[in-house]
Amino acid sequence: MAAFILAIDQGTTSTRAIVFDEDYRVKGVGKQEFPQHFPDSGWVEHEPEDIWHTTLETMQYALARAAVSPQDIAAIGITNQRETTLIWDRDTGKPIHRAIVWQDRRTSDRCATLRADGAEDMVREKTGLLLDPYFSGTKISWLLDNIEGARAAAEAGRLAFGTVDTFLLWRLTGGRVHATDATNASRTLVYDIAAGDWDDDLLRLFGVPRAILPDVRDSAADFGETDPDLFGVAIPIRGIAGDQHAATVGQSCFSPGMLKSTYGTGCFALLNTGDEIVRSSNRLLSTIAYRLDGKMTYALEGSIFMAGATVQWLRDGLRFFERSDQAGALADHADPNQNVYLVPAFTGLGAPWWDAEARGALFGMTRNTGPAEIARAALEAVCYQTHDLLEAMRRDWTGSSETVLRVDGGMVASDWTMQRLADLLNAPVDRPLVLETTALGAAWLAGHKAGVWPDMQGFSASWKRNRRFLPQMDDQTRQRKLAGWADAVRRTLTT
Ligand SMILES: Nc1ncnc2c1ncn2[C@@H]1O[C@H](COP(=O)(O)OP(=O)(O)O)[C@@H](O)[C@H]1O
Ligand SMILES: O=P(O)(O)OC[C@H](O)CO
Repeated sequence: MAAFILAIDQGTTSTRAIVFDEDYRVKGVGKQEFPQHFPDSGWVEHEPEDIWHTTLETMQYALARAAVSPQDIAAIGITNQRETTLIWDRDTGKPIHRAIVWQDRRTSDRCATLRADGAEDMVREKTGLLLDPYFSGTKISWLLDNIEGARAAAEAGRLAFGTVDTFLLWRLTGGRVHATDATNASRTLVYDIAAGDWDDDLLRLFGVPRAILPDVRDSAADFGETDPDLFGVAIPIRGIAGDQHAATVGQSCFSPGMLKSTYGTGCFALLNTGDEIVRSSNRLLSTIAYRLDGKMTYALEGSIFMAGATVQWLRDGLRFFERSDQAGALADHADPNQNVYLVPAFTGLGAPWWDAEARGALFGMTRNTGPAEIARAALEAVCYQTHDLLEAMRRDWTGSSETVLRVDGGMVASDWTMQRLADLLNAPVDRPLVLETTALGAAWLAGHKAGVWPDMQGFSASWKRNRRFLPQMDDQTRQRKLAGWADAVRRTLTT
């Protein structure tokens, strides 16, 4: 009987496919990293064919590892790096350009012009987002304005736009389905999160023709079937959600006040705010947590651009160690008397600062400063930034909230970082047993829709903790460190 679920997790630095059994156990994993392209300062691109072939290969690998045949997959769930923008030809399926990645800052001048023209209030009101190059809106117009003939072809209905989920869905269904889910749509800057529809004023503002947009569905919905030529059978695709939204689901943050923070390339904290769109006074984002049975659940989001990516920089740029899992041990050797701070604004600063022009800075170095102190500063920066996000959330959210933070993502494998996080937040941090929470969330959306997995309550009951990190730092040290961080950020900001 077909009882396995396959989740595709197409992330910023790697593509993963995971086969889960009926009891949410991981039966097989395929993972492939792929190249990042930096064609200009602040530009970040992905080759669409890398996204596609790593997806197919990791799916095949995961099936082989699980010893499961494609006909035993009841449904596929897709989760993806968000905002990353692709446009392709509907006839050939060929992208008109590389994917412009969420970290890409090329449209920062365009955003500044729109802000100067007074467009931000309308954008905030309708989308819950800010006028920042992070989101898809200005990336779409950049592609239409910079690729010869693209705008005319788009207006004539010959081109299709999609975030990564939509591109993969198009390819997996053999070009039959052009759709996305509400969470991915909510990151485009052209989707009204209250009305639950693409918005004509926003489309006009960003110069996006309606003809290129996908159909928007629930996060657990019928997204068609895979082309039988790919796996020999047509496999139903029944779930789609942006990766941070899928992690919220995978962490069972289904009640208002529940909070998760995911540490992958970047770090993203989402607080479930139920059916209420909470408008932040602290420059957090309002977003759609998930849409099920036509009903929207919203979230407040804090987005940090560099988390695990800072560890990669220590590894590949500074060559401090060979493997990411050596970062914690190096940081542990740092001299406790040195107060070194790294503000990792390599691609600007995200929430709550939103300074696209800021660049990374190190403060407090002496002649004794070495790799250990810099590694500690890098890992602590992720913790300080989480602290800033949660403080902003506390100010925005008046409802009751959990005092425990649920964490996931590649970086939470670091015990050192999780302990420091609990210390600097002065709150417990829970690491779940299944660290592939993002994939699990996408799998639940698909598995539930396919009737194989239980409802929310049943799924929540299965959430298990691997370890709770309790704060151990004394108050005076914590306050001194937080003040030093606040000072370092102040000196880095450009506005
Ligand atoms: N033990 C570890 N300590 C610190 N960072 C780690 C560790 N293991 C992985 N990472 C970091 O986590 C990131 C990978 O997390 P992942 O969730 O796979 O990211 P993404 O989905 O964004 O590609 C990498 O940037 C890596 O440097
Ligand atoms: O690839 P990740 O896991 O760092 O996630 C990227 C985010 O979705 C960008 O908004």
